[in-house]
Amino acid sequence: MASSILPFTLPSLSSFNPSQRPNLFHLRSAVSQSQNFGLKASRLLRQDDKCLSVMASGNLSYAVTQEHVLNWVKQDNRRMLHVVYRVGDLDRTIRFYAECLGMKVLRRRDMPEQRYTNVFLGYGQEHAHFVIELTYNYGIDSYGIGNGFGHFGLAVDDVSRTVDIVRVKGGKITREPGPIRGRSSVSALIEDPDGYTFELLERPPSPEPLCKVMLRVGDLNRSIKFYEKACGMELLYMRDNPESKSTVAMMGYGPEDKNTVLELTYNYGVTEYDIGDAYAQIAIGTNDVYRTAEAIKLAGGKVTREPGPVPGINTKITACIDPDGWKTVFVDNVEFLRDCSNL
Ligand SMILES: C[C@@H](O)C(=O)SC[C@H](NC(=O)CC[C@H](N)C(=O)O)C(=O)NCC(=O)O
Ligand SMILES: [Zn+2]
Repeated sequence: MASSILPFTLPSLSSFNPSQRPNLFHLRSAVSQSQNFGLKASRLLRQDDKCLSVMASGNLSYAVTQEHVLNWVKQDNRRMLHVVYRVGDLDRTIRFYAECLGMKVLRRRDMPEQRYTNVFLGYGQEHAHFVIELTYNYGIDSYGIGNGFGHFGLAVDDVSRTVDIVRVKGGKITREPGPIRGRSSVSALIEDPDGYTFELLERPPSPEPLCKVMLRVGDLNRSIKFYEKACGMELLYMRDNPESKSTVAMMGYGPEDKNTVLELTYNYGVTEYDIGDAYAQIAIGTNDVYRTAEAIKLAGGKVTREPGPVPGINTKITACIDPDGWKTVFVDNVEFLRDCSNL
């Protein structure tokens, strides 16, 4: 049976009549008020029928807080900035990406005190394009990729030609070029020197050749809710693939023909994965890391790094993990632009 696009069936974020809302108050005072009541706001928000249950308990202010936070997240200036992962030999990876995949080095950041180096690579400048941020930790030459990480999607104009180059350069081809299930377009899978998979997708020239990050998750609806509510992403579409016994949800901050997207894959019956220690995170721009962290907590998400400057860089970030343990970092938009223009 061919794959099919599923309708959106998730519950709406708010289920009470907006005309009943009292005046909105500032998010931070709302959060501290929720703490004064001796209740964890995040606990309340984990329920699908949260607003109604909050109203039933007579605590309308919680519902207003949640509404206010979710509205702010939706209006925030968000974009997927880069994907971060660890490699054992920077020069080896840079050479492979440049020679086989045509990427350019955009920026390098040496952090001797913190004992790591970052190299940014991609197809366009960082202020406007999604790029790769490689991390090399001094003295560590290999990592475990696990079985939860899927692949990075890369749009190329000729998959077979790219595969030939990868082969000539000694790269590994894990799926030869061929049509994608039920469609006419061609794809292939290759592995980089550290074992990260790239899915090559034959597409006309695209504004974002680095077009997706695919991660496996144990409960698709739970993950969709997390990325919608805690991260403010949109569910672009879902597709069920009965032949491969899997369903994917495409999520992001805009349509996939113009924006890099997060592809979440659920394999029927598989509820847990080893997420390894090689893949690190996706970084997302925000206008306010403090509000972002508050919003994540109010949505029931787990903040793993409280908002504040990164040691040695001074750019403000905050970080959270999703229900499967995948990390997302939010980066202050203004400071990010300063970093990537001060090469
Ligand atoms: C500003 C933001 O976009 C960054 O990239 S900060 C860089 C920082 N990277 C590291 O700390 C790499 C070394 C570390 N030992 C590792 O292997 O990950 C980073 O991404 N920080 C995010 C965080 O949550 O600390
Ligand atoms: Zn980063």
